[in-house]
Amino acid sequence: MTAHIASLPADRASPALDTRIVLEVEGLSLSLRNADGLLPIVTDVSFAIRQGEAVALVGESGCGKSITASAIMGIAPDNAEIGGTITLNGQAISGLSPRARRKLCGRHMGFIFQEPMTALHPTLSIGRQMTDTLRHNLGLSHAEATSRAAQLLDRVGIPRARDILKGYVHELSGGMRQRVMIALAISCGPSLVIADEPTTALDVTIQAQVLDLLDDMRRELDLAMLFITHDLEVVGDFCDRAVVMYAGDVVERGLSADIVRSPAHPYARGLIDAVPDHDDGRTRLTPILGTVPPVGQWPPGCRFAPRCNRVDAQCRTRPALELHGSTEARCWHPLEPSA
Ligand SMILES: Nc1ncnc2c1ncn2[C@@H]1O[C@H](COP(=O)(O)OP(=O)(O)OP(=O)(O)O)[C@@H](O)[C@H]1O
Repeated sequence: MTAHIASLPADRASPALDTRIVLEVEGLSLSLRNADGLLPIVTDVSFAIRQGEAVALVGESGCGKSITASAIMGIAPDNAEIGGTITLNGQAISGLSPRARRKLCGRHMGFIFQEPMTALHPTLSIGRQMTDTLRHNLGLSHAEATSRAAQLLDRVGIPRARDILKGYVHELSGGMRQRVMIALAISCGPSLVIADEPTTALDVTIQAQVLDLLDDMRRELDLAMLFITHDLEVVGDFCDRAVVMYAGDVVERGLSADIVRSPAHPYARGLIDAVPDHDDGRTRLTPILGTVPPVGQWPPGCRFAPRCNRVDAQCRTRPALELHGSTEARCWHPLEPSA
């Protein structure tokens, strides 16, 4: 997990394409209704995640990663209007009633959020939160749920599991809290885990441990994992495939190894150049100039055009997501594949 993006592990380059699709997102759009009408937040997002595969949703802050995840999880804001289809294990979940959706997602999806202090209940013991989840979703008895909760804490590397079950989230360190979140996320045997910036709030050394644990869980339990991040280094080290988002749009999609080594979209190139490269002695990063346009102020055509050094008149028209080299990119002037 500590490998730099320039030295990707070989097995990251070849995710099994014969395994079944767990999550399929097809033409997802999300707009928020306000007093002035509908405000588009994400448009035409499509990707799939297979069993045992980690897919990164990557982009700068405000690109629409979290709200895309919230639409998948069924927790989008009340004023959201959502289009497209979301399919989990072959069942279209986007059309289900909120109750049916909650039941299905509680059993088959696990969630890990950036800040466990807000995701976990402050005044319920850790044991109570875990056993409630297990009893509600799996119908276990109190004794069975307690025993399973202790096994899960043990499995995610929490010592003295039985004592910790009696404690509260504020008594734990940041890394331990995130381990509890991981134990909860895998507790009901989900097929999909969604991790939204799970290490952003942690110290660097603890980040690596938590990423290693997530990677172990994914392999051991054959989980499909959606990993939301703004960090291309994490994408290269941890994920089989990547979906790069910019201003609510998918701008590049493909194998992480291919995108990190030879991106086709200038935005993906910019994200990579913004990572300091210690291997070749380039410790200074090159930031992408400008900022992501706020929702409601996207330019017509290519949304990255105002920040792009390859821009010309053609970029006033919206490009399609098309195959360029080994990845798909939404760009009129994609970068040449590097040797
Ligand atoms: N409830 C909401 N009401 C209005 N705008 C919203 C709401 N939720 C998200 N947005 C806007 O939608 C856009 C996408 O937000 P989102 O949180 O999905 O971005 P992100 O890529 O996950 O960023 P970050 O990494 O900072 O979480 C942002 O411009 C955000 O301000």
